[in-house]
Amino acid sequence: MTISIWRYSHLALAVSSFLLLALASITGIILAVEPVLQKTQPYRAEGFTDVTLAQTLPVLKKKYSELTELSVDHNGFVRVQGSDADGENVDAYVDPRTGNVLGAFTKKSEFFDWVEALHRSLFLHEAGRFFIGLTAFLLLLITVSGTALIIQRQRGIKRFFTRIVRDNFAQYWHVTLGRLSLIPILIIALSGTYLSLDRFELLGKEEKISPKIDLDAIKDSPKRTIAEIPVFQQTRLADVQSIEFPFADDPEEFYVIKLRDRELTINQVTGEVLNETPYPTTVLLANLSLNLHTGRASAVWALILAIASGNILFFIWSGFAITLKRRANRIKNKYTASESRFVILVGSENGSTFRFARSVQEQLLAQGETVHMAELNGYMTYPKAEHLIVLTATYGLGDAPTNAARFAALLEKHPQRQPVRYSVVGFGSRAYPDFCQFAFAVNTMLSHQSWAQPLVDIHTVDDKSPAEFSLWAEAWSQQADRPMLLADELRHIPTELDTLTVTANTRTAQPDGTFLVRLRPPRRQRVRSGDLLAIYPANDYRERLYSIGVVANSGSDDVQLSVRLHPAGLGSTFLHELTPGQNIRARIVDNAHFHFPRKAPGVLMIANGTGIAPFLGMISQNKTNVPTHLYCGFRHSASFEIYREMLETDRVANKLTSLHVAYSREGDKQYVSDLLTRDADRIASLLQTNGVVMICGSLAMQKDVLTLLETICQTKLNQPLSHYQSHGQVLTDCY
Ligand SMILES: Cc1cc2nc3c(=O)[nH]c(=O)nc-3n(C[C@H](O)[C@H](O)[C@H](O)COP(=O)(O)O)c2cc1C
Repeated sequence: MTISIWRYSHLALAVSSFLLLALASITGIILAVEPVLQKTQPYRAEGFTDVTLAQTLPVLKKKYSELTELSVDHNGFVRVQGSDADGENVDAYVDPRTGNVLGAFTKKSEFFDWVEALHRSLFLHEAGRFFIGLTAFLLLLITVSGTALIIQRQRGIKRFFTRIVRDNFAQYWHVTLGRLSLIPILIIALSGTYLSLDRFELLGKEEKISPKIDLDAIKDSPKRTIAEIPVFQQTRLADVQSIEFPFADDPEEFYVIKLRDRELTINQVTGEVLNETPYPTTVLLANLSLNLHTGRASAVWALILAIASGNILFFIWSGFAITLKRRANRIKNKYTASESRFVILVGSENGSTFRFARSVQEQLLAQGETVHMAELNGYMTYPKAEHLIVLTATYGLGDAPTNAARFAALLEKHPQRQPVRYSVVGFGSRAYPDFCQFAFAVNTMLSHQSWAQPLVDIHTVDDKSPAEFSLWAEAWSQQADRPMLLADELRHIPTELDTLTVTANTRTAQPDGTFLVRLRPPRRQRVRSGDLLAIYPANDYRERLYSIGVVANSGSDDVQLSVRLHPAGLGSTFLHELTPGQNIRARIVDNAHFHFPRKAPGVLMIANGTGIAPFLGMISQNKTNVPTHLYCGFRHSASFEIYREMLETDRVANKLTSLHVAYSREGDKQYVSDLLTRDADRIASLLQTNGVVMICGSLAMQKDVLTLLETICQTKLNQPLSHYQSHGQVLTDCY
């Protein structure tokens, strides 16, 4: 609940300010260049910070016949206005120790003036200043709500800087850069807001400093030279903003010295301090805000401000990208859970089951019914529900998809108070031994609830088959006595596919029929080893997923699949027939949980058969030589031949630290788990030192390996395996 309040505030604030924020950021970046350019000018004299007024003023007085004003800017450039020994007007930067001119005073360039006016007021005077001030304040609120979101996401302030789980590019960098630029952006927003409040005098009216001096009490003795005046001896030029010189030698004409924190009036004859007025806090804060907001006092800070402003532009883009992605995947409901007669619950890992659920929802809505759709993990009490329709996939070894894992517990916790008729449709694949097992489990659980009455028997859908789904639709429609047709879109392949070009296909007749296919994705497509390639071999609804290894090929990154040819296999026969130059339409599925870890002291990869595919890519891209060990199992040594050369090259290049291969039908007849048992100590010490274990291959192998890892963790590390799984140290992608 709270997360959505922060998220909505963050989004609402961003939406309401993004145009002005983008404009302020772009102009801010340009303006940050100015102080950096200024600092490169040769007008700052050496040893400037050590010079006192008692040292510099006599020199300047001697060099110039008349001095009206001296000022020191934020770059430490000393500017003198007056006339020289020949009576010529002078307005120049000088060396305070010698009085020599270092260069003529130059005004700020017209371009920067123009950008500054746009940045401050949009050329709209007071109205523009108000909007810019408001934008700074909104940026402050965006920063606060963003910080709250990061704290919630990381589960606590203490974990603020811990590793970020990577979902996708926009989300990952939004949070990572958000954390890094938090302080500079907070300072930009705070100082900008302060300057606006000050400008509109909302913090109190600024009193003009007018020193009160008793002219009758002014003394003309004892006479002191400038060098003898104590206040001049104690004041460093670096602390001065400006000095107004007396017009004449009369003791009633004074020096007016503006320091960084106060103003002094000084008797020019005696050196007595006639008045000292500290600036009000508002003026000091306004000055500090200006320094912080513009970076005028430090080139390094100006550069940080420019980078932070660039980050704001990135946040605008990535924030919208995240929102659009979230909305695309979002379940859209017209009716709430508590007011709906029909409730549809979905269990899905890769999203295809949602397409079926949406078509059911749309038809019921079109019939004027109140319908609510949710994930199985969102199960609760539905006070008005009469029908419950569950559509769920099965994963792992007959397990629940991630968004359904908590359903069993929730079902016990929230019994319905009125009778509800239910129907379960299982989505699965007959290629797995536990076909639709989770759907059967859900059906059994429901049958044990006193309030639940079956409407139609459980139906299963193999491989997203529209024909099998329509069998359920017909049965349900008869029992519920209302129409339920199969939506047309379920018969076709998804839109938005990419075109990939085949660059190589080994098609070698290995004894086990394994071959390697390489495809070149479009340039703009971001793909990483461990992602999945979804192909549609029969140009219909049937989808086949393959693990991707990304390998370099003549300057480009190719997608490499390792495939085993099944004589009647839809996907493998299709891929086997591909020839270089041919194009195919496919979808790259971001499989973020199975990417090579960003920061790990070591990685241990475990594969059998074609499960080696993503690891081939990860190893070949291990440019920083993270210690990486590969354990893989095959039936025959011949099956390993197509990978041998690639892995040997990687080993020589130090991308692969060690290679261990087991053959189950030859020699010692070993399985990969035998090699792991032998190297149990290495696995234990890897896990103990935050290393990562990655497993890819058959589910049967995964089951064996996880059992073995559980024993290693319990006996050698005194921790359950789940401890390392929950810390992202054991990653699996098996099929
Ligand atoms: C890694 C993996 C494991 C799977 N395990 C099973 C399984 O044990 N039993 C089954 O019937 N289907 C299994 N399937 C097939 C999916 O349940 C099926 O493709 C489903 O339509 C996917 O739906 P979704 O896209 O909504 O997640 C598995 C699929 C994958 C990729």
